Amino acid sequence: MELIAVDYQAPNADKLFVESLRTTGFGVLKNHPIDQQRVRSIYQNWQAFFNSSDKENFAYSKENHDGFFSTSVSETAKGFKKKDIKEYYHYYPWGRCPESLKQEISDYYRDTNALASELLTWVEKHSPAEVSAKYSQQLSSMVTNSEQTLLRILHYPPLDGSEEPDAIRAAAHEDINLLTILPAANEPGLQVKGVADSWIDVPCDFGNLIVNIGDMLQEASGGYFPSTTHRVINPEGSDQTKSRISLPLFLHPNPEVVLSERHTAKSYLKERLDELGV
Ligand SMILES: O=C(O)CCC(=O)C(=O)O
Ligand SMILES: [Fe+2]
Repeated sequence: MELIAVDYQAPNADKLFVESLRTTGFGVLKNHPIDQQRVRSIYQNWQAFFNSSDKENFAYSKENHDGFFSTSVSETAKGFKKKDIKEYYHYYPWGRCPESLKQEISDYYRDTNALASELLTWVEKHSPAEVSAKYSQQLSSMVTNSEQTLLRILHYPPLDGSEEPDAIRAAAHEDINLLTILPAANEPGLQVKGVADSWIDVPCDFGNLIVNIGDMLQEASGGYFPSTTHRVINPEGSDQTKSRISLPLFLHPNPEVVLSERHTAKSYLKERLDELGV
């Protein structure tokens, strides 16, 4: 398995990109419209937020799942016992956000959602007829004005040796949502599972945009688009002293959207969150 960055401006970008999603669950875009200066600035500004005690004023709300999740409450991946070594902030346009960070992150949220809708039209265009027939409505319309789409600002702190043995930054997991849009992080570590238990580094050149299939699109496409397992490994040597920031946008349909005969988006999300214990 190989992941190649597709040039968003190329005439056949849609076809190449969807082929990559189909065969690997991942697609990498370069030359795309997401403002990289803004991404860089978000990484810097949120690093400062995670370094400050202000984050404690935004402790996550159990009811709405917005706000700051400290390392002590962060996720344990399905099937694992150790918590991931990470803290994060859940941003929703309707949720809480530190005032000084709001404009930039909401602009980013808006632009990335617009691109994500376009990518869903690419997926739809290149779905075979028998797969399209399973979609209960146009894929891009599933997320129109969705209040569920979540932007997670993730901070993986430097390692200081006090971590639990076997704990890693993000244990192997699949994403729950339709598509995930992830700008290359400021440090490497993201890997995708290939055949025969091999792990492949996701090309992490700054400026690349990584897109992956989540379980909801796998469900809606009857398994045609695979939700591929991925993880974030710990840095080694002198890189252990470095933080890592990443910024996945998890594209979630409106709750009443029918994904399959078994599930609406709402029932599916509930089942998965219960499993995660969050
Ligand atoms: O930090 C990353 O690069 C990926 C994070 C991730 O896979 C997730 O939060 O679901
Ligand atoms: Fe993920």
